[in-house]
Amino acid sequence: MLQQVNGQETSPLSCGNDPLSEDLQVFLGSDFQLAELDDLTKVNPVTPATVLRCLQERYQVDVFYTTAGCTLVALNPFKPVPHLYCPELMRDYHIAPQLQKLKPHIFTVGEQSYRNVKSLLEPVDQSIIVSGESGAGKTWTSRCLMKFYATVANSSASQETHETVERIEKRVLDSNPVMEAFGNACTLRNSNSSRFGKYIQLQLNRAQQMTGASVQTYLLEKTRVAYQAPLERNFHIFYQITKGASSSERLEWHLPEGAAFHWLPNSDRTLEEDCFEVTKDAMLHLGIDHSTQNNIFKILSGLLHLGNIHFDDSEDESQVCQPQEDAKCFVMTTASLLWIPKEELMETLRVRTITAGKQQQVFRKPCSRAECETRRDCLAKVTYARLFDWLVSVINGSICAEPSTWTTFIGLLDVYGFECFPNNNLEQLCINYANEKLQQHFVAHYLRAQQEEYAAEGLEWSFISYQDNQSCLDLIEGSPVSICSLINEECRLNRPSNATQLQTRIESTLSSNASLNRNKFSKDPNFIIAHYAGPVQYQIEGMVEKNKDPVPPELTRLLQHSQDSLLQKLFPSQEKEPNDLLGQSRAPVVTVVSRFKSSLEQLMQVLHSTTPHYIRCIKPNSHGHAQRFRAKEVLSQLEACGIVETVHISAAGFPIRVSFQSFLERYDLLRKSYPSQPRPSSRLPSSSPTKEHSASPFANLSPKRRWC
Ligand SMILES: Nc1ncnc2c1ncn2[C@@H]1O[C@H](COP(=O)(O)OP(=O)(O)OP(=O)(O)O)[C@@H](O)[C@H]1O
Repeated sequence: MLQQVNGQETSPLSCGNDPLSEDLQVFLGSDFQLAELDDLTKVNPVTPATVLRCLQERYQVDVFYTTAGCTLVALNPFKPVPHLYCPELMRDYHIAPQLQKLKPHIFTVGEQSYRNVKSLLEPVDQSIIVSGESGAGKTWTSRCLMKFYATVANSSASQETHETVERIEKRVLDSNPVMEAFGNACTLRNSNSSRFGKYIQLQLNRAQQMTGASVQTYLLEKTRVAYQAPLERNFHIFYQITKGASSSERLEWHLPEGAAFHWLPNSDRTLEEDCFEVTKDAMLHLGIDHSTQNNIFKILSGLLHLGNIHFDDSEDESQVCQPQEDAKCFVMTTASLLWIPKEELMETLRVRTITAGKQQQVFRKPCSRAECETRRDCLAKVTYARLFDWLVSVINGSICAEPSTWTTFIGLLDVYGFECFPNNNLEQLCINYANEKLQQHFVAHYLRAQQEEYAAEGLEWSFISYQDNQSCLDLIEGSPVSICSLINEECRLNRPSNATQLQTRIESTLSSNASLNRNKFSKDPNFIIAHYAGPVQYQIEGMVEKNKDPVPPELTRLLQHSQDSLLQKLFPSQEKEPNDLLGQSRAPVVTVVSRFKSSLEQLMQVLHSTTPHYIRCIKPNSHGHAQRFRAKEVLSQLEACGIVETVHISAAGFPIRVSFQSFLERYDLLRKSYPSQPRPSSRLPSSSPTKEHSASPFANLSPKRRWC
């Protein structure tokens, strides 16, 4: 049970009635000022309890960043701390002769990556992988790092270049409010939650100035357009247009003040994200002119009206469903805003066409009320998803530099953290799959590679075990059979999906994998995956359908018939119909999972070609309150990202790894004063680990003497 001490909730590991664990007692008995321990590798002994206690003490005195070996732990302050992110501080980090001497900060990671690019050591391109739960501070961190680069990557430029670089940076920074307006929403866990993943590459020229950027997005949660969980909201942009439109815009977009929209819940709640002017200005800077903006907002308003179209049940199966009495005007407005014929809109929503037989005869079948509403939702989802993708491509067109003008990049990865809800389905499977891949990258890059390097160099080292997630990944994506392949196969077979049958197939085919389990007490078909961050139970019902993500061809055709110039771009008339999902083509079935898997593989390839840096964002409490540290919640996040193992390996190993090149440059003067000292063997690789203070023959010299 958590206890409250001076407003702080203390750890269950250290609270009143329980005796303190022995390691914690030893730790607390030492002379350390816990809050001053900038690096968790100095915690002794390294246990979950001691690491947790150290972070807690630091949080209490408003210290939010702590180094953990190769990782930076970032605790969310949940309050403004302007002095921590001011340009002066950015400059201090940028010009610091010895970066590691400054307090841990995201700017340390930012600057180190920047210096790595400058030093041209392979791999020159850098990636900063920002991870953590929803609301932990990933987007905030990425935004701050972009500002950091915008400030420092321009500081040494001449006046003329300065202006050009500034213009580019402004556009790169302006991509944030636009992407957040269209891709973020208020959820139970975060009022500005990114509902998509993104990898942004900041492109640098030979002089390390930012010349442009590019954005890659992953898995937008498009279902949110037509369904918002209780107490959650739709994407911010919908609230921005309904709250911020001028009176003439209201007339044009049919958005009278106070109008009620079914897909706009909780609009009485005003957030700082409801800033229409900021979004419009940013769009303008990105080259989206007023007329195109007007087009976009008209379509969005059309979707809001579409959401108000509800149907009555039909009298019998041969009759089409009629729109409810008060929905008739919404049919008119939707048709006019999307610039499509009203009759065609109604026909498409209410009638399914079936092509069958050798003659490819077309049959018309009236849809049930539920089917009509599914088609309505599908129309909204497909339109919004294409609009979002189009926006991303316009942003890229505006911020991307000519390939000849940049040579290196620093990538910022901000992806949704590990998710485990009472009900988990395909979305969570994809998100947790991405997190497993990133964890594997971390394990391979750091936990395994570092220990293997020690062994290869013959250093005295006893292997520290860590949790390898390969078997879990085999279960999800392995070959020849895996959960993904089995779900995809169900889509390919194009038969009515049966969740119980799929459960049996998963169990019988993959039972040898220790990461697979099932909740035998649940009456719903399910499977459990033992993820590195904990077990997650997935419901199978609905998974295959979600994976197919079918868009009835009539819906696409309807949008292709629109007279609206933007909708014509989003749904070009020459586009092929996705009939492979209908089993009429031999082409491989493109499912949500297969698309996600291939974009993830591309991402991993890029990450593998860069030098990675890790920032683990931690949420001190789930309510977003400042100055509240809930030990149990923090502990589970630390466990989920393997922080203690990382610290363990770093503490036992060589926390500072200096290349021989920079070691020689740094200590060359002293070598001359101590000619008898042995020289490092040139056979050793250039990035061999060096335990700086113990390995250096000059370890005990003060910094001043070291350099004089
Ligand atoms: N360094 C910080 N200083 C002050 N407040 C912060 C900081 N980091 C995060 N916050 C606060 O926490 C909130 C949540 O942060 P953020 O949106 O970055 O989380 P996230 O990890 O990106 O979540 P999601 O996965 O849901 O998108 C922010 O809106 C902000 O109020």
